[in-house]
Amino acid sequence: MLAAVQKNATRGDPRSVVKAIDQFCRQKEWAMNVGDEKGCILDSVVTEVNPATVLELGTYCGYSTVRIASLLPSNAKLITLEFNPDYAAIACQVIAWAGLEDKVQLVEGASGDWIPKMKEKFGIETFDLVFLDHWKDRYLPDTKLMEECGLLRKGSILLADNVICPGTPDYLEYIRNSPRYKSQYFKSHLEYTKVEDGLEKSVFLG
Ligand SMILES: O=C(NC/C=C/[C@H]1O[C@@H](n2cnc3cncnc32)[C@H](O)[C@@H]1O)c1cc([N+](=O)[O-])cc(O)c1O
Ligand SMILES: [Mg+2]
Repeated sequence: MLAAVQKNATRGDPRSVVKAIDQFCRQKEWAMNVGDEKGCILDSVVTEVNPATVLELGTYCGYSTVRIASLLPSNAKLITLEFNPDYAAIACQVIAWAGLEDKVQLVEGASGDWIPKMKEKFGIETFDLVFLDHWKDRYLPDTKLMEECGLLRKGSILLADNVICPGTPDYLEYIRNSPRYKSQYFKSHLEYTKVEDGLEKSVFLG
């Protein structure tokens, strides 16, 4: 995938990096990027929220990191957590190829360890937008952890990938029934396939 980016994408052009990855995953080898169809929904939410602070859980190869960071205002900050060192190394190069290293802080480590350190380590008070795309059984515990650590403010947006496939039943049940969130489901398809999947957008009500 990285070779495809370096071969087919233009340095400093995030859209060409996104296109190169999507082409590679359609033609050569499927990979669990949010993909082009759900990626458009992600783009519209990022544009609508226009966040100053973004947290991404699960960088993987940096595809959604590049999509999000390319839409952020100049002073905005995107922190992305990835605990697999191999994926982190690839993502770092993908983000650099897109020329977005100044907007992105890639942190190698586990969300459960790093969420409690966001204030002290990065001077982050609250996140305007959180993109959840890591292990599906971590969505709920990490959401509760972000609540406990005071990282969400009235109006913070959680956007969760894969709420249908592979599915995040405990997270969906919690977020859709909690009086502290207002949720909306964006129906789409699993990346590069015709299988149904979707994104759940939830506003924290405080
Ligand atoms: O399983 C999926 N995603 C899990 C993604 C996991 C990524 O997040 C990291 N991670 C996990 N917990 C972490 C905690 N802290 C930091 N990084 C973490 C993992 O090292 C990996 O890079 C998935 C699967 C399908 N699928 O069709 O099967 C489709 C998708 O869109 C998916 O996102
Ligand atoms: Mg996903």
